[in-house]
Amino acid sequence: MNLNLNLPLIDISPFLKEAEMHTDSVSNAIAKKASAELMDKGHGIEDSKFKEILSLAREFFSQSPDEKEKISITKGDLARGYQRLGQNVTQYENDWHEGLDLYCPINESHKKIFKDTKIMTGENQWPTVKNFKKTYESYFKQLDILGRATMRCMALALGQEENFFLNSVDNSFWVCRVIGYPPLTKAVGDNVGISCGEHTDYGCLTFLLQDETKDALQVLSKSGEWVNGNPVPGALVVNIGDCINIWTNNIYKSTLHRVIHKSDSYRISVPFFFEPNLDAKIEALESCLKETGGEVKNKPVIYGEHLLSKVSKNFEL
Ligand SMILES: O=C(O)CCC(=O)C(=O)O
Ligand SMILES: [Fe+2]
Repeated sequence: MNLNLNLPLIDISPFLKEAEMHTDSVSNAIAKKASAELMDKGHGIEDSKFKEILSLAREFFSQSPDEKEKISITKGDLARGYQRLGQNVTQYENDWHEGLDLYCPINESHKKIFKDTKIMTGENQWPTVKNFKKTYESYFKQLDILGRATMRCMALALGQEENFFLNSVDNSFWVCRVIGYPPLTKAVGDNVGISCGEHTDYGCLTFLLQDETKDALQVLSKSGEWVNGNPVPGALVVNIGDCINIWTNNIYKSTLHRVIHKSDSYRISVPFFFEPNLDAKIEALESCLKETGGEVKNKPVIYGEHLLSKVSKNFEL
C-alpha cells in the first residue's frame, strides 16, 4: 500500500471575511468534490501557531508517566484528560497511542442534555506545561470560527442559503484530541490493534493538524483502497463526520480513516472536531432526500445522544 491521496486544496479565506461579499468558488469546489476529504489552506492560522501547538503537545507527552497520570480521565469526568498508551479503544481493540482530550467547556444548555451522565460534564484537565492552556484555548477559538465558516460554505454547496446550518452549530460542542503515537512494532502486546483503528468521526468536520510524519494516516478512497493522507505544510486535513453524512443522505460520505504508524518517529497529531450543538437534531435534508431518490439512508440522531453513545465505548478505565 503506497498510494497517496491527492486531496483537493480548498482556500476558505473568502468565508472568513463575513462582512465582505465573497465569490461562490469555494462552495463550488466543495460541491464538486462531494465526498470525504479536503485540505484547507487560507484558514488564517499562522504556521507558527501550528508549530507551537505541535511542540507543546510533544513537551507534554515527554513528561513522566506519573506526571501525565495526574490528569488522567479517571481523575475527572472519564472523558476529559489524559489516556495512557492503549487506553483508547476502537472497535474492541486497544489503540497504540496516548492522548489528551479537551472538550468545549460545559454550559447550562449542555448540562440539560447530559443530565443522566457524568461523562464529559466536568472541567478540562490541563497539563502544567508552560503556555499550553493559553495557546490551545486561542487555537480553539480560531478553529471554532473556521468550523462555522466551512459550514456556511457547505450550505451554499448544498444549494441552501448560507446560514442554513448556523442554528445547529452556533453552540458547537467541539472536541480536541492531542495524540502521541510511538511506533507500532510487533512487540506491543496481545490486545493491541493498530495505532488508531478504522472509524469515522462523529460530528461535522474534523480539522486535523499532523506533524511531518508521512504514511501514517490512511483514508479509504472512493474506489475502496487505503491511501495515505500525508501532511501538507500549513494545511489542515478536513474529514467529513457522521452528521454531514446524515444531513446529506450519504451525498457527502463520512471519511473512513485509520492510523498505522510504523516508522521510527514519535508522531503527534491534533484533530479538532467541529461538532453540532448537543441538542441539534440531525436528519436528512429535504433537498438531499430529493436528490437521492427519497429513501432515508440513516437514522436521525440528537447529536448529544450520538456523541455519548460513541464516547462511552471509547475507553478502558
Ligand atoms: O492521528 C490522526 O491522524 C487521526 C486521528 C483520528 O482519526 C481521531 O482521533 O479521530
Ligand atoms: Fe478520526
